[in-house]
Amino acid sequence: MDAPSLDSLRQEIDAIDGELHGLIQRRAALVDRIAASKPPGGLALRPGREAKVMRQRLETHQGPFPAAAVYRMWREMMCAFTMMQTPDIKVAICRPHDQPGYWDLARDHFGCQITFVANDTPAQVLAAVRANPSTLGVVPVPIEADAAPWWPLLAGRDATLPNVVARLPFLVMPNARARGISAFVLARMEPEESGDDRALISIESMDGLSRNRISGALAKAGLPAFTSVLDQVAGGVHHYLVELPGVIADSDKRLRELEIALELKNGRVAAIGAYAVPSTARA
Ligand SMILES: C=C(O[C@@H]1C=C(C(=O)O)C=C[C@H]1O)C(=O)O
Repeated sequence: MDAPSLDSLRQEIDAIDGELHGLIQRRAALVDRIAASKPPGGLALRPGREAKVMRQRLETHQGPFPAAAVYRMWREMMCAFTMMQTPDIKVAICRPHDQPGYWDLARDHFGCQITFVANDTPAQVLAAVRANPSTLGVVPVPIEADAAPWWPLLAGRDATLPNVVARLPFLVMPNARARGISAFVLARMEPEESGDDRALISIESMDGLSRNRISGALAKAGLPAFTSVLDQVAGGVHHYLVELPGVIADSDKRLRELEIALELKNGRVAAIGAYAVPSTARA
């Protein structure tokens, strides 16, 4: 049998493109209906749902087409669908001049359409998010060597304070500038479950707390064992960023029990968000 001609193969591609395009338009019509069920004027972003959609695609992906491309295509679509619902959405990025990778990390996640605004410090990003409920923030994941920890600010009670709602990269991409760095996404919304999450708890204490003391107090409060603890001291106050499996709301009674179990004098415990555990798929 003769091999199919170049023309007929391209006709097949044209037919597939027509189907794909039609499916995207059907997806858009459903997004319109979903938008109608959300509070009007609010941020339409649902990071937990997005993580579930992405995991499903990455887990079922097969064949030579790169998983990184599947990821970028779905991220581009989901961001366009979020923008259809929240047209004034923006992203404030902490992108110091010597660290251009955070910009790439954010583009891989938020696609090419959303307006990005570069900032030099996490404090500036936080201010931009607090000033506008449709502005998301992208800040470096804290490390112990940071000179000035910014995340304890999230533990305040002001209604404009955002939560951590996602961690980037969700899929480690092959691009060079973003290699080896991670960021938190900040948004003025409650974090939501994706089925595999890490909750972030901030503990402020006048005295140093050992890992043993923290783990004993977590058990006493009925909370799961921590997966990591970051310890930073600022102005003589100890700040611990504790990660636990799951999503924990600031109103969760176990946090008050944790405060009691830690016997904090003038200290406090607060939930500052949660993120979907990144995929381990190969890009
Ligand atoms: C469509 C929705 O809105 C947004 C877009 C999503 C998508 O395109 O799949 C998923 C979550 C939201 O960020 C939704 O909430 O389901």
